[in-house]
Amino acid sequence: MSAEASQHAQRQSRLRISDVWKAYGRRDVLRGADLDVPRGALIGIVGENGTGKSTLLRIAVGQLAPDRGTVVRAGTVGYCPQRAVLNDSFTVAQHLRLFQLAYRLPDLTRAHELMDVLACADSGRQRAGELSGGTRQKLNLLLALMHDPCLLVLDEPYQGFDWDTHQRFWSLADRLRDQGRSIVVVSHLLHDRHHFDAIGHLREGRLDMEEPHG
Ligand SMILES: Nc1ncnc2c1ncn2[C@@H]1O[C@H](COP(=O)(O)OP(=O)(O)OP(=O)(O)O)[C@@H](O)[C@H]1O
Repeated sequence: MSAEASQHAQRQSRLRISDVWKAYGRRDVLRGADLDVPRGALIGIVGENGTGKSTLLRIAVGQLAPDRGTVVRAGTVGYCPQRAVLNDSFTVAQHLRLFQLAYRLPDLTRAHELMDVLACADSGRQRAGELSGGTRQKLNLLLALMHDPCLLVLDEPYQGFDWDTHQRFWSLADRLRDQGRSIVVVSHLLHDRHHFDAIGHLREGRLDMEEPHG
């Protein structure tokens, strides 16, 4: 690729991970992983348990530092971690208010729209510690999306969702991608493969990019 073409590609990219390495003690988890997430792309990350998918995503959003390599992000980021970070004694509404302040949002219009999309509009007064597993996960996802980020980094975002909510999630993801957002999703579900523009298979610390129908 020429220098000009390379610069153009970088401008179009919302997330670029280059030659990232990460070890925990003596255990090498990532060994030269590369990932490019262009604007308006929905990218899946798959791989066996313990291959380093969550580690890669935590590095992607800046929560964890790589031992080597570079991560370049453009625009606002929404990160949905694999395990929800919620305060069990706060209600759903209090979580929304807290994140509204953190994101400096003028109002909660979008959060309420997302509650409708994810079918959790009735849960506002419930404490997080009393939520069902699926509703807890809906709140986890909602908190990652309520500021309408450009780059969505979602680690198994639909764990515990019923089928209807699962389908609603994909309609939402497809719509956001069509609006130009860039989305990375860790998925274990084979039947979701057709939603992705490309799939990164994490093996031996590196990502092999595959066609979704390959
Ligand atoms: N903070 C940590 N300290 C030590 N080892 C860790 C730490 N976090 C993860 N690991 C190890 O690194 C490896 C990769 O973990 P990671 O959670 O990234 O994998 P994963 O592909 O997301 O797994 P899963 O599919 O089960 O969610 C695992 O062997 C895990 O035990």
